[in-house]
Amino acid sequence: MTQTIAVLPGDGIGPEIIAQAVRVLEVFQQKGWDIQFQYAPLGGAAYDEYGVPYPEFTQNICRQADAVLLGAVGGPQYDNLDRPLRPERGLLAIRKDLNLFANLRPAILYPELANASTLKPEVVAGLDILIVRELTGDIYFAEPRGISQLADGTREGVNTMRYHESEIRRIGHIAFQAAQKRNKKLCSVDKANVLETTELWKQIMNEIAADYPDVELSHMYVDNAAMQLVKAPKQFDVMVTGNIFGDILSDEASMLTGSIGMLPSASLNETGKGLYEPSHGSAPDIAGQNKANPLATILSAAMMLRYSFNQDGFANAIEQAVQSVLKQGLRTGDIYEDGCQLVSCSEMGDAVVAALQSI
Ligand SMILES: NC(=O)c1ccc[n+]([C@@H]2O[C@H](COP(=O)([O-])OP(=O)(O)OC[C@H]3O[C@@H](n4cnc5c(N)ncnc54)[C@H](O)[C@@H]3O)[C@@H](O)[C@H]2O)c1
Ligand SMILES: CC(C)[C@H](C(=O)O)[C@@H](O)C(=O)O
Ligand SMILES: [Mg+2]
Repeated sequence: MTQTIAVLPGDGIGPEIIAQAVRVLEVFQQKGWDIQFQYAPLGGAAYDEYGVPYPEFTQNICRQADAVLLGAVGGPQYDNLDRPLRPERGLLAIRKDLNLFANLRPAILYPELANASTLKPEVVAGLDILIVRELTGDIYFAEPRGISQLADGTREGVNTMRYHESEIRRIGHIAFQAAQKRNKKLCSVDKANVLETTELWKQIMNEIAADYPDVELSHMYVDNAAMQLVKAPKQFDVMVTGNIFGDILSDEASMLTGSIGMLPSASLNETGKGLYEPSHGSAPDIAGQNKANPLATILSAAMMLRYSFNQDGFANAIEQAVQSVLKQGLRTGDIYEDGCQLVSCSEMGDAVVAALQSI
């Protein structure tokens, strides 16, 4: 039976990087994988076409698809819209709609990029961290939220940090199971010294630990974790944390791998359905210039093959192809170093496709 991938290019560099990831997936289609692509707008592109950032058209396509591939959303031209109409709300809405509570962000250093990392090569050599970020709760979603006018004429902004224990428990199990398949070390990141939501987080992680005696659980405050990530990142195997802390720590971790343009992600629900997107944004500063690094999106497509389609062989082939183009010395601007060949977004796509065809 034909399987379907919903493709949401989004805004800014989104269409440029998505085009390269789709070309990579088409290599498997040409080899006989029965897959079709259905395009739909999300974010600013959807607002332009439908007046809302997650229109029904897109909802229907994404709900029916076997997996969703997303570029990025947002851009300065949308920053003055009413908040519910902004592109980023479209992203939050699709995550909630598809119940994508488990966000996996692997920060892996390709040895070829050791000098592109912001840390010394000896501190990052062999780096392989998995950040498990809770994605449908926390201060991102809880009510009340808003900016209100007070009786004295001044304004107040409100967001609410809230976690129900069931939300913590389900992401905790995902993280422990991921750690079981890796090096059996899980660090839960919280701010339990100040925030009650994360005190509960810590309690639940300790409770779940009893089900995973083979995994060593540790706890770390988020401020220390941010520091430890740039001091000695290889102490971490799997990190599990809430929505807002995970957002920030994953951007930080990306630089250890050379660039935010290298960090893929998978956002999963309980059925294995997933949305796959690079961790970075729409990069308005380089949009439309064919300069963006498409590798995070291509590696997100590899995660899609692994998690939504059980095609580990295809996924491994993409990762090998990425490594081979890096070995050839090809670099987009964000990972460029002396002695390498500067390539555009589409040239990087060409090279990955060519490498894949020869595997
Ligand atoms: N998942 C998403 O769709 C997502 C994620 C983050 C930010 N955003 C949105 O994107 C817009 C821009 O946000 P921002 O500037 O804070 O973050 P950003 O990640 O878009 O860009 C930050 C910096 O990283 C660079 N960069 C990002 N991706 C790159 C790539 N693939 N190749 C080379 N360089 C890359 C950009 O040029 C910029 O200098 C905002 O509207 C924001 O809300 C969307
Ligand atoms: C654009 C924004 C809503 C989003 C987030 O904060 O989750 C982004 O930063 C990300 O990391 O995917
Ligand atoms: Mg982010």
